[in-house]
Parts: sequence; structure tokens; C-alpha cells
Amino acid sequence: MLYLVYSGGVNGTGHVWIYCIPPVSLFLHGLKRGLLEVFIFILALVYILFFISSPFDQLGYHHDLKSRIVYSFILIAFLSTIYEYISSRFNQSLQELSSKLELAATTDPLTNLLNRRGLEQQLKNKAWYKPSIFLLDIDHFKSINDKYGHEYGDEYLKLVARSMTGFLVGRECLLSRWGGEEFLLVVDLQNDHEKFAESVRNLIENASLKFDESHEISATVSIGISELGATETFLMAVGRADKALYEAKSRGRNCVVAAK
Ligand SMILES: Nc1nc2c(ncn2[C@@H]2O[C@H](COP(=O)(O)OP(=O)(O)OP(=O)(O)O)[C@@H](O)[C@H]2O)c(=O)[nH]1
Repeated sequence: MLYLVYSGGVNGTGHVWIYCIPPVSLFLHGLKRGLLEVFIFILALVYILFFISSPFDQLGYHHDLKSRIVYSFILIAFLSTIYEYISSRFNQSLQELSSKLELAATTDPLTNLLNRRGLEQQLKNKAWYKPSIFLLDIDHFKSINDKYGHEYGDEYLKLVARSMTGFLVGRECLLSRWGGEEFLLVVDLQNDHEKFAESVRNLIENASLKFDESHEISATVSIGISELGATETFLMAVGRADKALYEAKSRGRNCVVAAK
């Protein structure tokens, strides 16, 4: 490009091509590097046009043309910079919005745990051999809502989520809020499933939500366990855990049942 300006190109038209430099450079290399390149080009342009004698000088143009070339190039560079700045800001806010939407679509807003979709999505990235599935359901949760109000019911759900998250720190697992008062825990655990589930059951039994100094809410959970079989899908194994959970409820609740 600089050579075209220096030589004048075909009948002195070489300089008309330089105007594509600012938009292309900013588009390809972004604001920082693009602007640096454009700035260096302007310096080189000024040097060639005003400080050395070149074939361009022999073409007989009015000497104002040189300054007009530089001014118009700076104007195009300025407009291209504004355009690139606006579009990069727009792309950035689009990316932020897209990650917020992704988070909202995969997280339960009450407990901040993964929701069903989030759990299924994250499970795809895990290379667990035979994960164990624990489906937990708070016993008689309706009576908590009825007795203390929905707001305290929500607080109790948050307490369960917090207690379990704390208990699971350092473990290879995924915890999600599967539905209303149901939590689904997937753990890369090869044995001692029932012992592990008993610890979780104990944890919830001993956790309580204290409020108004003299009131506290506590509850128990029933847990159904299954282990992902070699030939079954994740949802099939959840279905077996759900049947085991149903069995736990019918055995009187506050207990653990492993699927056959
Ligand atoms: N506060 C609150 N309650 C919820 C939420 N989601 C579901 N529930 C309530 O959870 C209760 C579930 O009641 P049920 O399905 O009858 O079960 P349960 O009372 O826990 O009894 P069992 O499961 O049989 O031990 C219903 O009253 C729902 O309104 C929530 O996000 N917040």
C-alpha cells in the first residue's frame, strides 16, 4: 500500500486503495493492535508524502492533494475505530448476556444448586465409570409449609442445600435440586453406598433452621439409591432410585433404600 502511494500506482490512483486499511486492520486485529497498525501507517504515509521525493510528486497534482489524502485517511480511521469500538462493546455484552442466560438455565435460583438441566449437562463432561445416584426427598415437607409458611419452607430448602454442599466439599460429585423438595446427588462412589447415604440422612436430621430465638425447623429425608448400570441410561437409573425412594417412604420415611 505504501509503495502504491510512493509510486503513484496507475496514473496516480494508487492512494485510493489505502482507505481499506483502517477497517480491515481493526476488524482483523481488534482495537489495540489495529489502532497501532493504523497509527504506524499514518506516520509512514506522512513521511512518504511530505519528507521524501517520490514518483508521486511528478504527477502534477495540486500540492493540497497530499494533505487531503492524510486528512481523509485519518477521518476513515476515526470512523472505523468508532464502529469497531461499538461492535466490540456489543459483542461483549452479548457474551455476558449469553453466559447469564446459560447460568440461569442450569441453576436453581432458590438454592443456587444445579437444576435438572444443569446436572444432565455437567454429567456429560464426567468420565465416571459407575456413578451412584441418591434421590433425597424431605419428609412431610408440606407440613413445614403449612405450619411456618412458604417463606420458611424456602429457607429450610436453602439450609438443606447449604448443609449438603458443605458435607460434599472435596468429593467428586454433582448435587442438584431435582424438583420441589427433591434433591438428586450423583457421586463417583464404588462402594459403601448405604453407609454414605446414612451419613447424608443423619446430616439432614441434625440440621435445623433456627429463627425468632425460640423457633426452629427440622425435618428428615428419605433416600433412594441406585448405581448406573452398564446398559442403562442415566434417567433409567434415576427411575430405579425413585422406586427405591418410594419404598423408603412406604417403610415409614427417614430411611435409606437401595434399588435392586
Ligand atoms: N416452600 C416451598 N415449598 C415447595 C417448593 N416446591 C415444592 N414445595 C412444596 O413441597 C410440598 C411437597 O408435598 P408432598 O409432595 O405432599 O410431600 P411431603 O409433604 O413432603 O410428604 P412426603 O414426601 O410424602 O413425605 C408441597 O406442599 C409443595 O408446595 C418450594 O420451592 N418452596
